[in-house]
Amino acid sequence: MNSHLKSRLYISPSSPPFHFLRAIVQSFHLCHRYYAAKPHYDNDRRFRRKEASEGELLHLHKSKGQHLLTNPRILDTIVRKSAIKPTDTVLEIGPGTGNLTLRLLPVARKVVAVELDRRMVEVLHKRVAESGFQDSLSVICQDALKVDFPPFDLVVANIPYGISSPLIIKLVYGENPFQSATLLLQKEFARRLLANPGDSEFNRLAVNVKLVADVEFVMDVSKRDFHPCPKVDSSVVIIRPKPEVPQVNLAEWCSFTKTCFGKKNKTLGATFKQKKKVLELLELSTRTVSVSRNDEDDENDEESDCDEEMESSGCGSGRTLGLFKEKIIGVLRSGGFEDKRPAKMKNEELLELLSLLNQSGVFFHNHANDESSNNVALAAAAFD
Ligand SMILES: C[S@@+](CC[C@H](N)C(=O)[O-])C[C@H]1O[C@@H](n2cnc3c(N)ncnc32)[C@H](O)[C@@H]1O
Repeated sequence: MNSHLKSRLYISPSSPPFHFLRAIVQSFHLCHRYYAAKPHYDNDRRFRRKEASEGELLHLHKSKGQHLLTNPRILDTIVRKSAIKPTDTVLEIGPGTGNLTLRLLPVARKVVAVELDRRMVEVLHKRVAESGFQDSLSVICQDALKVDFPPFDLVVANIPYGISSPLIIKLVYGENPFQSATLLLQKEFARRLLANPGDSEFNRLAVNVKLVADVEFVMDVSKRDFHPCPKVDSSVVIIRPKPEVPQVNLAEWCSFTKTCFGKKNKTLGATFKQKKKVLELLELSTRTVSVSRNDEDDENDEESDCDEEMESSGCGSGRTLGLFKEKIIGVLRSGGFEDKRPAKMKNEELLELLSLLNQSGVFFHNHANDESSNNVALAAAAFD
């Protein structure tokens, strides 16, 4: 090789091209180490395609909320924020093709997945078997709103948005004690759940959930992180049941908040002066008082006593109705509630008002069927 050519090929360690080459080699090593430690980040786009492709074989039903979460970073963050311990049983509602399930299985003792769609369950079983975690998964192929959940420690789920309200009520008012529920929800729905008294989004759902649980915002998730892309953005929240819940009959509470938030910007005075509402409460209250009195009487006479009570109270007669309305307004005035708007009231104030009304014999729920129903059924009925 002639000296001229040699000098063109040889790159001195101090020359700029040498630094350039060394930088390339170093970044290659760094990238290699990073990707080796996090194999599923090997290529976001390629990975998203893989996660989505599991669903591409199936026709995905929008009516069943079948939008698969395909962004590995979001999936990993959800699992990390859920703080799952190796001893925990995780309940996953709507596992779909398993994008989240495959990340839950390595960190939990067990995953119980409740999925409505048999086709999804088949894909889920196949993928989990390939990952070798099949012994840690149990699948219930049923409607999550209809099935009794087995015991669990945590909920982690990208749920179908159409069942958000009843599912959350089922969880927080249910019999299963649990530590937390990390849920991916429609963004607007999550904002309402996170709202506080005085916020424009504050509503009955937030009031009822806040009675028994705290809600924490985790992050927003773009609609582009799903396959197929939905019309709305999403948010992740964590719901944690409160260690102590106020002493209140939950069915009575839910029916009371249904009345108060029927028109949430009306004053309580205006709400409780409506003739139709007063009549409804008079009937419910008469029944409830009758039932509690009859509890002390002979069971055989119960029905006739109740009917007599309704008749003797003249339920619906103008005078009785007027007196009952005065009683309600009297309670509102004496407690300073008449001009308040429920959307600006804290739960403590609402609880105080309910207690004052109940003490005066004003009830919001027909307690006659309480013994045959559980909290969830009673609360769900109040949500209809
Ligand atoms: C939003 S997708 C989530 C899929 C998966 N977790 C993911 O993140 O890719 C919701 C899943 O819930 C299922 N599903 C819909 N309604 C359901 C119900 N009532 N009970 C149980 N699963 C339901 C759907 O079939 C679907 O697989």
